[in-house]
Amino acid sequence: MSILIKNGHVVYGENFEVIEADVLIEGNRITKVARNINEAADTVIDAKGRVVSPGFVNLHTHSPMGLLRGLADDLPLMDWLEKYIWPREAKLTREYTKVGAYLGALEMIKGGTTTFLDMYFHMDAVAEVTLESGLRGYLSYGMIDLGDPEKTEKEIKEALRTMEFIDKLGSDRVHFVFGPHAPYTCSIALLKEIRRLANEHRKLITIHVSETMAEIGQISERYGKSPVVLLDDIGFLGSDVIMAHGVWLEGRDVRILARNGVTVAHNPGSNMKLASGVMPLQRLLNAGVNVGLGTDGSASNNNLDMLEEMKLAALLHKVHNLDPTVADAKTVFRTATVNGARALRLNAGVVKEGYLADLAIIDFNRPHLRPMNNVISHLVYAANGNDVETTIVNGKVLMLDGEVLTLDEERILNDAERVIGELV
Ligand SMILES: CSC[C@H]1O[C@@H](n2cnc3c(O)ncnc32)[C@H](O)[C@@H]1O
Ligand SMILES: [Zn+2]
Repeated sequence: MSILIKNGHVVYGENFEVIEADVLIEGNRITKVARNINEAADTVIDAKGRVVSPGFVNLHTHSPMGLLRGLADDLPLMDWLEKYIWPREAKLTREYTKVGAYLGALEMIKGGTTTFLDMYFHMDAVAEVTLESGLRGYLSYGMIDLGDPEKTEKEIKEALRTMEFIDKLGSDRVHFVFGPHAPYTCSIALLKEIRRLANEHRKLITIHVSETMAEIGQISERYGKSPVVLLDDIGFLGSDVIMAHGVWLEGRDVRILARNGVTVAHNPGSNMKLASGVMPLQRLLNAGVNVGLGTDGSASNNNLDMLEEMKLAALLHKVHNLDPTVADAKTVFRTATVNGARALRLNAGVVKEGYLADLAIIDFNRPHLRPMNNVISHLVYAANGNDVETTIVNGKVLMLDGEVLTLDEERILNDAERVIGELV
């Protein structure tokens, strides 16, 4: 199958140069970007007045948590988790989680997200939804053993069951990732075993690390070191690790992350809402650490809008540093696209010949996106998810002119409403 996108303003190449061009997609790849492509194609999309952008890579989320949106706001992380979120999650059956996953997938497609890295429960159900939706999903079952050896074994079993389920799907879009929740909820034994299993099965690992000051205090009390030093000491870190948050980092931690090639997934919306703190973006980038962008779950953000998240990232670091030159638009745009793809070892995040055809077409025929003086600036500072008109993943159109083609929008919204009525 082929798709020809005509007359767009294309965010082209690794440096995001904006050119007026057509884009030809054959199979799941971008094969040609040039003016006036005349080849015949199965689908032709007119992108006049539109911007053809790399699709967004949400490098940290909990996609089914949209179900819990608005049920517990204005709280610090540990109160939020322990008093409100975990008791509700304890009631989440596979069916409920699947409804949440549909809601999350729908929201992501509508906002131009093409790839997401997820951590949650019932991930076999999330995998089914991901497959059906057409999205590219990196899915981890979130493990928590709280130092109980019986739980350690159970959690590893469930992770391996999920891995087998996802691997058996044989999809080039749906991948299993190991997901120990955090150093404060996982034992050293669990973390070491995950490192071993990730090496054995050649899988990525994702984990929450150094999110709050409370975590730093807890880990320092328990182990006498920072979470990053702890993970380094047990040989957990590597270029296959995507660490969510990384808010509270000393100079030594940053050097360790750089030395090990760890990626950090930045979640500015969640970090601000839970008042967790400000990730040292500049220090990480200057040290050569790969930084991607994530929304975290919809119960701490409270949406999955990567365009909005870019603006939050840019503004947060400017005001924190009292320096408007920090976190410029291109740097932030890179975190939301190519850096996320790099972390997942994915040849995506760039609109260029040979890259995977994961694209978002954004309608710029709107007052808040005119005049088109600076496309990247508009994407970061002026646009939001509602401006996305068409989403393409792996060479397949998931949303065309605002209509999601792979999922039943009305059914998903009704199911979410019904399920939450049963849950709370
Ligand atoms: C074990 S599945 C994932 C687990 O993580 C919880 N969660 C959501 N957001 C955060 C966050 O910012 N820090 C730590 N944990 C978080 C989610 O509710 C699930 O229980
Ligand atoms: Zn999280």
